[in-house]
Amino acid sequence: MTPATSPDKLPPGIAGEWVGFTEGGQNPWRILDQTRYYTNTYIVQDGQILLGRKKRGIGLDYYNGFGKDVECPLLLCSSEHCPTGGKVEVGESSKQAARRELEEEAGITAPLDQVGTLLFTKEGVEWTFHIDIYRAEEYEGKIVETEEMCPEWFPVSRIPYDRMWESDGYWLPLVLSKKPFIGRTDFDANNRLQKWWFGHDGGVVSA
Ligand SMILES: Nc1[nH]c(=O)nc2c1ncn2[C@H]1C[C@H](O)[C@@H](COP(=O)(O)OP(=O)(O)OP(=O)(O)O)O1
Repeated sequence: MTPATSPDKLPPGIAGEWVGFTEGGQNPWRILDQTRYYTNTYIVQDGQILLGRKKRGIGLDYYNGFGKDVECPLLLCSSEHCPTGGKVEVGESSKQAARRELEEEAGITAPLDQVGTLLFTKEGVEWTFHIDIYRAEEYEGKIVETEEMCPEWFPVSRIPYDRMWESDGYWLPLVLSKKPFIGRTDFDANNRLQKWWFGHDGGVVSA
């Protein structure tokens, strides 16, 4: 088995035992103080994947999973100022946010499994996007177009990578094969990939 990448070779923000499988780019990693939390969900069913064409905001017209920012990330409040004296959870968890966003953006609910995490930075934005990536194989409800997204099914053999964020071709195959992964990408102001690193949890990646 390939050994895990040594901690000093991991990009800032990534820790743990991960086997790097692709990396590139010249610039030093961007260092940012702030992190904001997001989710991204893919439905994979009968050899097809549900993607949404984004109708507004950053990444306009790109095909993507469904998701957005976690509105009020879950915090463990242990301060003496906490109303109950400490140790309560406030806010919503990443998975709760992913479920809410799937419903708001595509009109459906689904049992979600987290498969990966992506740290994303973009020139001109002063925080790191921490994006938890989820998948599901079944869903309930009727898929609808919303103000945010226009949903569309694609065969998994014909994913439109030329109309997606540039690094998605590295990790979306791992979503399809349910292989846990982590990665980091630094993009420039024109949405071009400047630097990237991706790792999975070791072992064989099946198609
Ligand atoms: N599939 C993907 N691949 C990738 O490399 N970066 C992604 C990505 N999906 C989202 N990102 C990055 C870019 C994007 O600016 C950021 C936030 O993602 P979203 O588009 O989900 O959030 P929002 O809809 O809240 O963003 P706004 O358009 O700024 O409102 O995370």
